[in-house]
Amino acid sequence: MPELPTHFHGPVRIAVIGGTGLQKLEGYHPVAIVNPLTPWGHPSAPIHILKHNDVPIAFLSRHGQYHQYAPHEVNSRANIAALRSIGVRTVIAFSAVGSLQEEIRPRDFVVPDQIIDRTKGVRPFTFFEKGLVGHVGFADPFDSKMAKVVSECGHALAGDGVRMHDKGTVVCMEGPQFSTRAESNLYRSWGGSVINMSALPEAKLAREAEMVYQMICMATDYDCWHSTEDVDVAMVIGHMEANSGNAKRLVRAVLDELCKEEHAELVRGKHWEGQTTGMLQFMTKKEGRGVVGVNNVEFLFPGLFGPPEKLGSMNE
Ligand SMILES: CSC[C@H]1O[C@H](OP(=O)(O)O)[C@H](O)[C@@H]1O
Ligand SMILES: Nc1ncnc2[nH]cnc12
Repeated sequence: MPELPTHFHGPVRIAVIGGTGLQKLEGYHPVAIVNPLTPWGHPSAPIHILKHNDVPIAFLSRHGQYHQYAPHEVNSRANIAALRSIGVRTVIAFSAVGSLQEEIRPRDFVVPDQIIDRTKGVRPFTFFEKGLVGHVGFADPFDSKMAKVVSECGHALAGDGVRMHDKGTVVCMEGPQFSTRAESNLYRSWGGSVINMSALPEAKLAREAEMVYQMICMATDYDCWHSTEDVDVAMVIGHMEANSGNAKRLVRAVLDELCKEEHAELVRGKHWEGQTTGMLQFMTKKEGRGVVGVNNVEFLFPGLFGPPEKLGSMNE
C-alpha cells in the first residue's frame, strides 16, 4: 500500500475511539494518518483519517496501536485535544465492559447515560489548571441526542443479533486489576449497570472541550459477582472477537446515520458551543492568569483570549 499523507486538509468532525479489541477500523477508505502534537503530548496512537460515504472520519486507538497503554496511562488529554485540533466535535467511544446486571448479557451493547467515578485521582483529569480555572457541568456525562441516534441504529440491527440497552450507569474503576467480589456487589447495590476502566477522564475532557461524547459499551463478561466464571482478559477478548461482526455492523450503521445532512448540526456539536468558553472568559481574572494555563486553553479554543502577542504579559 502506498504511504499515506501525514496531513489532512479540511476539518474532520466525527471520531471513533476504539478500545480493547477495536484497535483498527477496517473496511473504510484510508486517506491520511496524522499525529498532532498538543500541549499534553501526542495522542495514544497516530489518528487514521478514513473516508466513509465521502465524509472523513477519524479513528484513534485508546490504548495505543499495540495496546501498550494501561487504562491509567492513556493520555486522554492529548487524545481529546488532538481530535479537537483536527476539527472533531463528535466522539463515539467504544468500550469493553463487565456487566453488573443479569439482563445485560455478554455480547449485549449498552448506550450509557450515567457514570460513577471510581478512579483514584492518579489520572490527569482536566484541561483547566496552571493559571486558568474552569468548572463545567457534568450532571449528564453523555450526549442524549447522540445516544438516541446510536440506540436507534442498534435496534435496527436486532435481526442481526444486536441486543441494545438504551440506558445504563457505567462504573469507571481505576484498575488495571479487576474488582473484588465485595466491590462488584457494592457497585450493583449502587445501581451500576456495567463496569470499565476507560470512561473517565475521557468523558470529562470531551465535555470541557465542548464536544459531543457518547460511549458505546459492549459487555464481555459478568465481572465477578455472578455465579458463572470470574472475569479474565481471555474472556473479554474472546467475547470481543466472537462479536466483532456485530460491533462492526453497529459502527457502520452509526457512521451511515451521522454522515446524513440532517445530523450536521448535531455532529458539529452546536449545542455545546460556548458552554465552556463563556465560563472560561470570566472565571479567572486577567491579573491572575498564568501563561501555561492560557496557552493550553488557546490550543483548544484558538483566539479565545485574543491574539498571541497579548498573551505574553501574564504570570509565568
Ligand atoms: C482487557 S479488560 C479491561 C480493559 O478493557 C476495557 O477497555 P476499553 O474501555 O478501552 O475497551 C476496560 O475499560 C479496561 O481498560
Ligand atoms: N469486568 C470488568 N471490569 C472492568 N473493566 C472491564 N472491561 C471488561 N470487563 C471488565
